[in-house]
Amino acid sequence: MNDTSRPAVLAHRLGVVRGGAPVLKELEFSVPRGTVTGLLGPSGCGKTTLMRAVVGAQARVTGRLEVLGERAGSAALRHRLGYLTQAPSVYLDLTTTQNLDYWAAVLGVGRADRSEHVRSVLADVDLTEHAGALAGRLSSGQRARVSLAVALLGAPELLVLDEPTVGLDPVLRRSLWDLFHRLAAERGATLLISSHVMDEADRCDRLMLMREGRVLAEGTPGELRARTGTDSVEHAFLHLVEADRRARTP
Ligand SMILES: Nc1ncnc2c1ncn2[C@@H]1O[C@H](COP(=O)(O)OP(=O)(O)OP(=O)(O)O)[C@@H](O)[C@H]1O
Repeated sequence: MNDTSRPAVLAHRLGVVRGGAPVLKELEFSVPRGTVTGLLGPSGCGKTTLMRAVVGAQARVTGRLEVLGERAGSAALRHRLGYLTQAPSVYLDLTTTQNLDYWAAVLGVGRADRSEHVRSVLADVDLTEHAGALAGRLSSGQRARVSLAVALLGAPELLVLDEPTVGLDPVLRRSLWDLFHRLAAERGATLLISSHVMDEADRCDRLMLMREGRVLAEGTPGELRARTGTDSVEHAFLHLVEADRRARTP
């Protein structure tokens, strides 16, 4: 089913238990199609776990989780999702191009189109100059971008990116955020992007603010500022944390 009137991701009472402890607790949220949605919250609040659930890589998920109109984890989603994990997954003894060629073949990109497609995603992540370099000789930021390029292969409808800009310099970070918005505007892709850096919040169309396994609030950066009467998303977050603490204190 590819009903584009449905949100890209829809969660109802989503829960996950890891190591015997609840890590996601009764989450309710939706990610509208064609948006760049930021998943923000402190380290350990459950961002990676939520993303793993969305891409179908997380065990012990309860509740309802719909992705592109399908049940999360269903085989029909395999070619419609791109996932960037925090640890770069590249073969160090292959060149940048060989890594991408390999993954493009796995994804079923036809041989005739493959080299053009690989060239295009390498340009997207600004790695054209390093196309022939062994991945083992790239810097960690360059290697992370090879992984990002892998996630872009096949022009997926939903890109789930776990901290894609961590450790990158400001110029590169800006060019990647520009790329994310281009993918949404020109291809209608939906991007769910995690970060624990609040200064990236204003680059997102929408935000989900998380803390301790729960979604504290969702909305545009402007809505969250207005709702809390604050002048930055960081202050909005602190305000929401305090309001949540008060509401939970008997
Ligand atoms: N393999 C695991 N087994 C048990 N518990 C885990 C495991 N991985 C993570 N957790 C726990 O799940 C919780 C959420 O972790 P998660 O990695 O989703 O957080 P995060 O918000 O992505 O953090 P960060 O920003 O540091 O990547 C943490 O309390 C963590 O200790």
